[in-house]
Parts: sequence; C-alpha cells; structure tokens
Amino acid sequence: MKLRGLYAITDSKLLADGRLLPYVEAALRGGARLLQYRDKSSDESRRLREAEALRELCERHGATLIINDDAELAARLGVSVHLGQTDGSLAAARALLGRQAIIGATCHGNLQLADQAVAEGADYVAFGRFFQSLTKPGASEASPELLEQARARFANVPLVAIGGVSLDNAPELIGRGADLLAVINALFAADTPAEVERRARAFAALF
Ligand SMILES: Cc1ncc(COP(=O)(O)OP(=O)(O)O)c(N)n1
Ligand SMILES: Cc1nc(C(=O)O)sc1CCOP(=O)(O)O
Ligand SMILES: [Mg+2]
Repeated sequence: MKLRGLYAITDSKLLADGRLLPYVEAALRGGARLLQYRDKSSDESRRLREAEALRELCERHGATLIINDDAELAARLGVSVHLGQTDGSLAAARALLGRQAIIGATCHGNLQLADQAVAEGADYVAFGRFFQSLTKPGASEASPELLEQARARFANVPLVAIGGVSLDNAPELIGRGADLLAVINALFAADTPAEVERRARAFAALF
C-alpha cells in the first residue's frame, strides 16, 4: 500500500462529548488514508472500545488504523502502531504485530534517529514539529529544510510531517518531500462534521 496523503490523528479533548466517531468518519469521508488513535489516558476499557469502533470505521472507508504508543492494543485488534522514542522497541512491535502491520516511528528533527528507525524496520519515519502546535506546544522542533535532507536520504521510506500542520503550510511541506501530513488541530478543531470533511478534502486534494 502506498503511504501518501492525509494522516488524521484523534485528540481526546477535541473529540470528547460524542464527537469521536462522527468527526473521524467525516475525516475518512473526506479522504484521510491513515487514522491514528491517540489517547493518553489509562482507561483501558474505554480505549479498547473506542479503538474497536475506529477499526470498524477504517475498514468501512478503506483506511488504515494506527494505535499510538500501545503495541499490545494494536496486536489485540490486529492493526498498526506508532511508537515514539520512549514507547518501546520497533523490533519487539514487529515481532508482536507481524509483517503486514505498519509501524511508524517518531524521529523529531534528527536524521540519525530516522536511520536507526529504518534499520529497525520502521515503515515510515515522522519528523516534527514543524510549526507551533496547539496540541503539543512543547514538542521539539524540526526545520522544513530537514524534510529535503530526509527525502534525499530515504528514497523509498515514506516521510510524515507533524506539528502545527495547516492548510496554509501544507503545500510547503509536501513540496519539500512529505508523503503524509499528520494533523490534529487544523482538522478536528471544527464546529461540525461537515467542516471536518471539507478540511479533509482540502488536505487530500493537495496530494
Ligand atoms: C505520526 C506521528 N508522529 C509523531 C508522533 C509523536 O509521537 P511521540 O513522540 O511518542 O509523542 P506522543 O504522540 O505519544 O505524545 C505521533 N504520535 N504520530
Ligand atoms: C502528537 C504530536 N507529536 C508531535 C511531534 O513533533 O512529534 S507534534 C504533535 C501534535 C500534532 O498536533 P497538531 O496538528 O494539532 O499540531
Ligand atoms: Mg508516544
């Protein structure tokens, strides 16, 4: 499967009060190819329930579900995982999830971390944050030039750009080599599902 396009990421505050499923479905209708379930809580039964519901939505829309941080939950559901630098080993996740799973890795603004992740079998490498992020203002920074360096270094590894990605700055990131744009606030901080779908279509049309 070609990893390219809009990569929507959920947010438990923006998608509280019954918004999770309608807003995610709107993003998928609008063309999001990947969906990451990112929930930092420790409420395991809610996480399982929500992730199962998202898996059903993703199956229906031909999108890929990726669980943030938690390779065991991904294994339980038979889906994919995104791991940060302190979220466990990529090799252990591969052993748990098998060859067909997509395993993504956070590389901040550091090409050496990306070298390591690729050597350990990551299916994509994620760089960020490129711009001010309302969701994660303290995330370490990456420069847009880094994407060009990563593009030159990794001809066949999909590159994800994350952190403050908006419809205004997305064209620059794609122009510098991003294959996937990972977006939370600029997609889901919306008043209605219809607005989420409109934004998702606008992101998807950039590819
Ligand atoms: C696509 C993508 N890229 C980066 C991250 C950040 O992962 P991490 O550094 O582990 O931080 P948390 O998201 O877990 O707070 C991501 N989740 N997705
Ligand atoms: C979860 C996350 N990780 C980042 C990183 O740089 O690794 S930035 C980020 C938040 C992305 O949300 P928004 O699109 O609202 O900025
Ligand atoms: Mg993490």
